[in-house]
Amino acid sequence: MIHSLKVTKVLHPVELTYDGEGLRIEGDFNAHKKVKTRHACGCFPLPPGPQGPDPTLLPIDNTHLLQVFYNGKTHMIQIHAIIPQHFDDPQSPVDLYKFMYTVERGQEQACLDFCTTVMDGAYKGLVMKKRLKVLINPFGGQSKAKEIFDTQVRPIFEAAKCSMDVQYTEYQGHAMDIAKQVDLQAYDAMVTVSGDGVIHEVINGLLSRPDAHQAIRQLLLGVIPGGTGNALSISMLGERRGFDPIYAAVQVIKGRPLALDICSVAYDDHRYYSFLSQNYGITSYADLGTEHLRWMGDGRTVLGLLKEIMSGTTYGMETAVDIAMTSKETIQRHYDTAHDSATWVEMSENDDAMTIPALTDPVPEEWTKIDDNVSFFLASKTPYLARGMLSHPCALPNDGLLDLLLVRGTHGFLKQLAVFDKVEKGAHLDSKIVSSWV
Ligand SMILES: Nc1ncnc2c1ncn2[C@@H]1O[C@H](COP(=O)(O)OP(=O)(O)OP(=O)(O)O)[C@@H](O)[C@H]1O
Repeated sequence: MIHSLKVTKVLHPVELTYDGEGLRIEGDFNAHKKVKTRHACGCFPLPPGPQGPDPTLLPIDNTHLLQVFYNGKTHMIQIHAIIPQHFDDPQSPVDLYKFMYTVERGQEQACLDFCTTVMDGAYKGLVMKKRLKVLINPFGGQSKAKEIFDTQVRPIFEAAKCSMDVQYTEYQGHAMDIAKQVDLQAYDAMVTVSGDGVIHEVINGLLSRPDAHQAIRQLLLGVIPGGTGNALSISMLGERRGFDPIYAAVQVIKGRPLALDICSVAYDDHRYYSFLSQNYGITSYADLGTEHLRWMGDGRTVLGLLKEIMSGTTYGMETAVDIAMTSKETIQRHYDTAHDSATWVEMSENDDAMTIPALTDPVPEEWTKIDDNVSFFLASKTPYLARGMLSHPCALPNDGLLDLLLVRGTHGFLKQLAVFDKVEKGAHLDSKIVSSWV
């Protein structure tokens, strides 16, 4: 069913129509003006100029509509939306727009009904006006998280009328302390503007609470890229959009929750919870060895790897792994089936995590033992290790399995370099020196 509303913009008639999928604006003569600052809006009566395309040429679809409401004081309907810069590019960057139109006297109730219809469609199955606890690490990545939040993310959250409780992390481990004590009833989501380190702290903080199971299920986690690698963000949104704070902010408002398996890692007498990768060998030393180069951004990963490969170092390890799939074809099929069915896995009510024997228990007979010198052993829940490194292309977020890459021994600089050369598109799995298991 089509719903329509006739409004005006400086006496010019404008028609709004909503068909359940998107909102179309017809007759706005300067709709191309996008929001540049948090208080601006595109409502000045200027003729269309060369500033940009007219965003109203196509309907604004439900996912891009942030707020549609009637302001009784100004007698105006306001539409807050994000609009792609290039309509024909599904990966296009998006901009924030605010449209305002005058509602004629006597049309107030029709306008209120129209707003309710559009908002119901735009937020079907989602929480409107989310209450957000925002954690910003001012020193994450290239120390731009605060600026990213103030200039790109805050305007989107405000446009969607989310409430924000913003806190800056003040020391290492602060995010964990905050997550340990956060009031679960007070917020719909906890949003990190940081890298993966702060997300790790939040997850570990939530899981160390007496009400850990409830906390990790109830408090959704929103991720705004503000770190160096932002591996979780690019694994969820792709390499380009995973570094786009505006797109990530829209996901916090309009995305659907995705369940992610958490791995338990026991080390000495402490238990950690890991959500990305577990690393041993050159990939971990490449990371540790470039800690002081964080100013380089994610380029430091490549530099660290080159240094490690050139050194030709191998690392002794004794491991036992319970392998579910060894054949590359089976692993690919497992991924394709999950990807094609694309059903959203609701978080299971069943809390039984998969358990493995304690380190002191005997290793089960059917497990595979690795007692060798390796170049690297890299298990992951997420497909991307970093931008340009699709290390585990078949990793799935909630299949209860870890994807593993293993290179035994060392194979010379050129052969190992060839593996890393192919990792950008995930083609390294075809290399003879790489074992990939699930
Ligand atoms: N105020 C602070 N002073 C010093 N360290 C901090 C502060 N706030 C947070 N940290 C620490 O900074 C570390 C790195 O943070 P973060 O994850 O945001 O960035 P990153 O490591 O550059 O990103 P990525 O993991 O994507 O490479 C975290 O382990 C966190 O404990």
